[in-house]
Amino acid sequence: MVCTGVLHVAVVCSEVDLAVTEPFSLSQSCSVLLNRSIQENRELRIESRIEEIIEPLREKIRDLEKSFTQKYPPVKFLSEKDRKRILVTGGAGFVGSHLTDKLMMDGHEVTVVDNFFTGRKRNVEHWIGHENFELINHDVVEPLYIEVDQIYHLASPASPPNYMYNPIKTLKTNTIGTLNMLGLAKRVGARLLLASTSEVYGDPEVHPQTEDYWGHVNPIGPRACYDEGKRVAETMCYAYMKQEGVEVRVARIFNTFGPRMHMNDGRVVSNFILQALQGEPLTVYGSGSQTRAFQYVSDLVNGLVALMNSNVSSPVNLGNPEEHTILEFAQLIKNLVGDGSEIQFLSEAQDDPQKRKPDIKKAKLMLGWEPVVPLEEGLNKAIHYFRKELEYQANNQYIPKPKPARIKKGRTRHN
Ligand SMILES: O=C(O)[C@H]1O[C@H](OP(=O)(O)OP(=O)(O)OC[C@H]2O[C@@H](n3ccc(=O)[nH]c3=O)[C@H](O)[C@@H]2O)[C@H](O)[C@@H](O)[C@@H]1O
Repeated sequence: MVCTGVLHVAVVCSEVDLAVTEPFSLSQSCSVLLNRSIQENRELRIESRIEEIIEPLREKIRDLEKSFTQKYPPVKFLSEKDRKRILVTGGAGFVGSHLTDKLMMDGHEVTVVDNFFTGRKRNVEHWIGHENFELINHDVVEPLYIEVDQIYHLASPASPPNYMYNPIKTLKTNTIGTLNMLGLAKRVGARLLLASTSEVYGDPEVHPQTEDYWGHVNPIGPRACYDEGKRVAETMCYAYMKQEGVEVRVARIFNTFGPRMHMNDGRVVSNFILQALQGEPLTVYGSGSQTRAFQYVSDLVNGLVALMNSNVSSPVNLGNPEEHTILEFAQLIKNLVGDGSEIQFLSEAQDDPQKRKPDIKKAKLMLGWEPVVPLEEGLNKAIHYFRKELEYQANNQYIPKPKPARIKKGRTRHN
């Protein structure tokens, strides 16, 4: 081995520029070259070893990249002219995330803004990394500076226990938050759609509720933070439209249900389904004779998009006019889940609207929209979702309990 090395070095030595070796002797030069040669060999071996280790990792990264691009739901291609930059505030929430799905699948660029008070990253995680999608952790109470063509302004807690939990925050979100989004719409020339609510009609004296009814709201009751917050948000929209020429759309959304409602949402559909699935009593507040009409979330999402892209700037009701008492509703869910849960009557919630049902003539006529998902079909989808969620939560050692619509005593957190 040594001999071969020396021979090799000798050959190399004979080719060495004498200027380099001076003033060393030939044997000194050869030993330097021998060391260099050994070092080069070692480096070569290390490099090829590293290559051996890295290649399978590169292979894995290529596979992962492939699986990442395959995991997204199919997205339509839209030309530059048709593709819009769309902001969805509250886009990680129940309705917002379904709306985001539709807009993404239609081929638009969607920016979701959420403060994750009631929204969850899980609701939109299937889009994270997609080139048309962006998720920003931001509270609309702070100004936002981005470039967009359309704004769906959904950000606000929407279930009574949630909005009553922190009424000041609910008011700030619906007032300051809406002002900020209207300011953004004005600056960048975007059209804004406000997610308003049937709660602007309060405990209605007109039935079913038409858009020209002014409502019956208690301005100092426990629901006022939300009802009055949304009423003033509508007022702001029309002030910006008249004074600044901002294009606005106002959707008055009636009771909506479906997958991705929060397990602790506290609204009647999630409460009853969770209770039935866990064999617990279904909690009916009051006598259960109060009525509601429930629409499935995909119907609502189609209505929101139709309204945004219409030329209707006055408020439009979006809801399913099929009306039921809450007691009928409890019985229906009990039957669909197929469990022996009892019905438990609890005290009535304060200022609870006694009847509610949308008049949707305007939406039918001006948007060509009406709900198409039958109640039972929608409920079965929601039941399936909550069943899966319970399994998921059980695997994570956490069984959520439905939250009662009670106001917290004492001071609440103010943001
Ligand atoms: O979707 C709407 O139009 C509005 O309805 C809701 O308000 P509410 O209709 O009172 O919604 P729920 O909390 O689901 O209550 C519906 C009815 O079921 C009753 N309920 C609720 C929960 C429960 O466990 N048991 C029960 O009997 C309530 O007292 C109420 O009469 C929310 O205020 C808003 O998010 C929304 O804008």
